[in-house]
Amino acid sequence: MSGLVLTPLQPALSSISCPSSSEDDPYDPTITDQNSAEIVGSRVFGNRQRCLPDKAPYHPLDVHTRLQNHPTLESMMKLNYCVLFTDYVQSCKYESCRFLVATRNIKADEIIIDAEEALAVGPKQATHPVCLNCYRRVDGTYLCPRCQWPLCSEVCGQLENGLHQKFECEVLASQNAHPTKEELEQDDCRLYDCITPLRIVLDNHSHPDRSRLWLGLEDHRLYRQKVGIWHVDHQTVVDPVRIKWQLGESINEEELQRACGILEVNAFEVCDDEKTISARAVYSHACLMAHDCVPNTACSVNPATQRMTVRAAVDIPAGQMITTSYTFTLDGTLRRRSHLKETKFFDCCCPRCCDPTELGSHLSSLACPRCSGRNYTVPEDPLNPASYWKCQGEKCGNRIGSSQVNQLLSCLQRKADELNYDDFQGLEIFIETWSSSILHPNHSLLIGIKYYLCHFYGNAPGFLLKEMSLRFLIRKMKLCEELLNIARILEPGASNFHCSLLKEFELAENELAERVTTTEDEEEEENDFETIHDE
Ligand SMILES: C[S@@+](CC[C@H](N)C(=O)[O-])C[C@H]1O[C@@H](n2cnc3c(N)ncnc32)[C@H](O)[C@@H]1O
Repeated sequence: MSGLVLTPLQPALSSISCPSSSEDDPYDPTITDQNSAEIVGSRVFGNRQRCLPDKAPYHPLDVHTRLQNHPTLESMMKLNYCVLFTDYVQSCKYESCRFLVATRNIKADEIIIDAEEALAVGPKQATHPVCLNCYRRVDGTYLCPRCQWPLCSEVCGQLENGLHQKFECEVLASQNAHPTKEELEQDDCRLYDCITPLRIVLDNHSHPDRSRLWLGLEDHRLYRQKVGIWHVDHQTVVDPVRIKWQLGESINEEELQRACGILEVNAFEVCDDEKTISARAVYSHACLMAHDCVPNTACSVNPATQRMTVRAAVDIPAGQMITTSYTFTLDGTLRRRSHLKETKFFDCCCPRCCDPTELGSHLSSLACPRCSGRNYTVPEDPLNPASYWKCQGEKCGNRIGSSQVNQLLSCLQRKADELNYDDFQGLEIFIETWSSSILHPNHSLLIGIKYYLCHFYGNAPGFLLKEMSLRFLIRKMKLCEELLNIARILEPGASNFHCSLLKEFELAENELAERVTTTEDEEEEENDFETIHDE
C-alpha cells in the first residue's frame, strides 16, 4: 500500500497558477482547511463556458493529451491526482466539469484517496427510522432525552461529540420537532429526509470558513428546477423544516434546496456488509470523481467512521480520469442511463454506453426471434432509447422496433419482480425459461438473479458449503465463472464485485478439492481393506 494522496500541497506545487482564482473558489489551494489536490485546466466555475456539441462523447484519451501538454504536469507527478477544470464537457446540460485525473501512473490496488473524512453524514432519504448518531435501525424505545428523536441507546444518547448533538439536537428540541409514534412505524419515514440537509445548512451557518468547501459542490440547480425533484424536495424538506418545525426565520428555502441538490448529486451510500447501517455522506475530494460505467477504482466507506478510501482497481496511467460508478454495474445500458439521468442529471456517453454489445458483455442483448436464438439482437444506436434493434447475424440483419423491445422487457421485468428469492428453484426455472431463446444468457434480467444464486449456494441455511450436494457446488462454480467473465469486462481488477466473486469461487473450489481428496482417501482405504481381506 502506498501513495497517500491527500498530502498538503508542496511549495513547488502551490505556485502553479490557477486561472482566475477568486475569493469564493473552494478549490483555491490556499484556503482549504483539508489536505488539498492540485488544480489545472481552464476554469468554468462561476464562468461556465459553452461547450462541445450536444452528446459529444467524452473520452479519457482526450484528457490525457491535454494533460501531457500541460506545462505543470511534471511538477505534479508527486501527487496521485489533480482536479481538472476544463471547458471540455460532454453536453450543454453538463453544467459542472471538474474531475479527478491521475498525475502519475497509479498501480492497481494502490490507495488514491486515503480515509477521507466526510464533509457531512446523515440519514438517507425515505429511510426506515435510524439512530441519528450511528445510523442503525431503531424501534423508538430509546428517545434522545433532549429532543425526543429516537437513538439506538443511551451510549449514542450521551455522546458529547455525536453529530446529532453537534448539529440538530438543540434546534429540534427548541421547536419540539420530533416524529410521532405513527411516523416512526413507517418504513420510509420522510421526516428523516430533512436531517442531512439541515446539518449542511447548520454547518454553513456555524462555520463560514467551511462554507467555501460547500460552495464548490455541484447541485444542478437549474436542471433540478426544471424537473420534478425540486418540487419533491420542497414538499419533503423545505416545508417541513421551515413551516412544520417553524425554522423559516433562520433558514431560507434557497439554502435548503442547495443542500438537497448537493446531496442528490454528490452523496455516497454508507452501509456495512450486514446492512445494519444505512446513511449517506459527502466528501469534498472523492465526490469529484467522474462517473464511468466501467470504473477504474474501488471505493469503500468505513461504516463506523464514515471515512472514504478510494483504491485503483486497475493500473491507471498518468493523465487518465479517475472514475467511479454512480449506478449499478449489472444493469443494462437503457436502465443505467435513465437512472443516471434521473438521479445525477446527466446523459452518460462512456465507451460502455456507446457500444451496442456493452463491450462484449451482452448485458442488454436479446436473442434474435428470426434466427431462433443463434444470433443476438442489439440496439443500432445504444444512446437513443427509440433506436431500432438489429440482429448481429451476418445473413439475418432482422430489425425490431424499440416499442416491441420495451414491451418484452417490461413484461419480463414484471415477472422478475414477482420472483420469490427464497425459492431458489423458481429462480433457476426463470433463468432456464428466458435464457438463450429470448434473452442473451448474460442479460441483466438474468445476471442479477445469477449473482444472487451464486451467493445463495454456499451461504444460505440448508445450502452451507459443507452441507451442499455436489450438484449445487458445481452449479455455484459455474455461476461464479459466468459472472467472473462479466466482471473482467465491466469491473476489472480489484473491484468489490470482482473480488467478491473470486472469493466465492475459491471457497467452492477448495470445498470441491477437499471432497475429491476425501473420496480418494476413502477409496484407497476401501482398496486397502479389500486387499487385506483378500489376503
Ligand atoms: C459527484 S459530481 C462530480 C463532480 C462534478 N463534475 C463537479 O464538478 O462538481 C457528479 C456530476 O458530475 C457530472 N458528471 C460526472 N461524471 C460524468 C460523466 N461521465 N459524463 C457527464 N457528466 C458527468 C454530472 O454533472 C454529475 O451530476
